[in-house]
Amino acid sequence: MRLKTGASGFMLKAMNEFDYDVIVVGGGSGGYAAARTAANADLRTAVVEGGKEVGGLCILRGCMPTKALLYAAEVKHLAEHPAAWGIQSGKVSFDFAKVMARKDALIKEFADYRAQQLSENTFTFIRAQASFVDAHTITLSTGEKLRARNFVISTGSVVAPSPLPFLSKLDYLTSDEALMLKKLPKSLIILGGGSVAVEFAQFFARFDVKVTLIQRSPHVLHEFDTDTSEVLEKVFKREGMTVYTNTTLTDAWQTNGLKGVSFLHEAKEVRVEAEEVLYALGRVPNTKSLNLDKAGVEVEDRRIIANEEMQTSAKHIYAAGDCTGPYEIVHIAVMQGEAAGHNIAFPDKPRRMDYRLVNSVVFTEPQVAMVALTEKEALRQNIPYRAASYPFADHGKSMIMEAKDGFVKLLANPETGEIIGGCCVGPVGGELIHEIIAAMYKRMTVKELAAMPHYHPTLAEIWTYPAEELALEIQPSPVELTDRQKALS
Ligand SMILES: Cc1cc2nc3c(=O)[nH]c(=O)nc-3n(C[C@H](O)[C@H](O)[C@H](O)COP(=O)(O)OP(=O)(O)OC[C@H]3O[C@@H](n4cnc5c(N)ncnc54)[C@H](O)[C@@H]3O)c2cc1C
Ligand SMILES: NC(=O)c1ccc[n+]([C@@H]2O[C@H](COP(=O)([O-])OP(=O)(O)OC[C@H]3O[C@@H](n4cnc5c(N)ncnc54)[C@H](O)[C@@H]3O)[C@@H](O)[C@H]2O)c1
Repeated sequence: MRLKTGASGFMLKAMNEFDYDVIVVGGGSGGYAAARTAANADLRTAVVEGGKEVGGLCILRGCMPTKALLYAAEVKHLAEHPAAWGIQSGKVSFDFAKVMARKDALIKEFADYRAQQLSENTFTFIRAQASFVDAHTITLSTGEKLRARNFVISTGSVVAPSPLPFLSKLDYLTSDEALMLKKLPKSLIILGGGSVAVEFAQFFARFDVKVTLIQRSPHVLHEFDTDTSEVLEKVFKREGMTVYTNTTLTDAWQTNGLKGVSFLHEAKEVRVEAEEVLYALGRVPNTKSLNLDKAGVEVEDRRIIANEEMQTSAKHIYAAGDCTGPYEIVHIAVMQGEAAGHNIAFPDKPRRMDYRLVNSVVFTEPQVAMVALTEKEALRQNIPYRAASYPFADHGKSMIMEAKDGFVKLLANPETGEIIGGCCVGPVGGELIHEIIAAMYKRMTVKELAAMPHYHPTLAEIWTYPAEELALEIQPSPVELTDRQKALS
């Protein structure tokens, strides 16, 4: 049998001391990325996965099942509203069991593929819960102990414990249970106004559930600009949902088969009841049972503190994904996992995480998407900017599609014209934002974006309008232009 020696010249003596070069704790998106990267660098790698099912949050109970259901809701909604195109439809009926079965079949396919990737012999795949005994040793729920030179912790997140004690009077659903319902409730209260809340709200409302959404902040999706959140709130209300924002929850109860909450809203107490309540008040890092203190890994509010190389306070232990943050977004978990795996293998050529292009997509209809700076964040950080927007209601292709809600917005450096942020709330906003991610990746200016060819009639060409507007407003001085040209040459 060939023994792998590891790219960093790991010697036979050390191999006896450690079972593996790297043990990755958690086989979700971040953990798999870390293990694949470490194993590809010839490090003896093991993944320890403690879940009942293999696949991680994104595949099993996050991105993929929610998007499968939201797409079904979109198809139903279109079938029910064809009149604008001169098409009539009768009553549209549906089979909820089939909607859920399609989602389950897709998830099984994705999870089976991930299980196959994890068992492909490039690394050892172990099914057990792990916790630390000391800085180089973990104990497994099977009773075994394993030692490694390095670790990557990628144990994900769990639904946040309720910050409000009275909510324990409710048997509420979390996103996990909402994805496994056998039957639709007639009515649903959704607590929260983040991504989980709004995505489920539209799914259930479009499947004829009477939805009441209760958000603490002045608007849903509070990390987006107010103009963006307002578009979604307007659409939600038009589709029959009741949306309360700026609220303070005060009590909860469960009587006669109904679940209720009361809250303060506009200085009055409001009471609402429904068949079910969906709790969507956030998630917290899943680190509680890891005994991280025994490994010397520092945490802050359960979140593993890691530097930009994904290295924790214990220098040989790295972290990736939701357990460390600062974002709970799957492509970031993957990038962090890759950085952790790379940095263990090649400590002299470290890869650093760069969140300049942080982006986020919410898969409602209209989709809500952003990259880098919002106006809110620019103002908070005192970053000078110029912004311009253009509405989908005045754009050829979206008018053809009757997709007239929302707008695109660009933020630019007021002196150089470099694009520093983008937002799209509108049809396929999650796809459209990628043009701005690409432009920002290459540090393009609004002038360059406006000059780029765009096919007509497409949704994408809508970006040229705010780009042109900003390009006219921002005229870099000749000196700045020369400098830029020098830098490019
Ligand atoms: C409803 C919902 C929808 C979402 N939709 C999106 C979306 O559309 N787009 C997006 O980018 N993000 C979305 N997210 C967020 C995204 O799913 C997460 O950011 C991402 O999956 C986190 O990956 P991870 O590898 O950090 O954690 P996970 O995928 O959760 O992996 C952690 C793994 O560690 C294992 N584990 C935990 N503790 C131990 C232990 N002690 N020993 C061994 N194994 C352990 C777990 O079993 C799990 O498999 C959504 C989240 C939710 C809840
Ligand atoms: N499309 C996506 O990328 C997607 C989809 C779903 C989830 N996610 C990820 O999953 C994570 C969890 O999502 P989430 O929506 O559960 O959490 P979140 O933290 O994004 O949102 C929680 C919301 O609840 C509100 N809230 C908190 N306490 C409240 C109270 N007492 N009363 C009323 N409202 C209150 C907050 O203002 C916030 O808007 C997020 O970080 C997100 O990145 C991503």
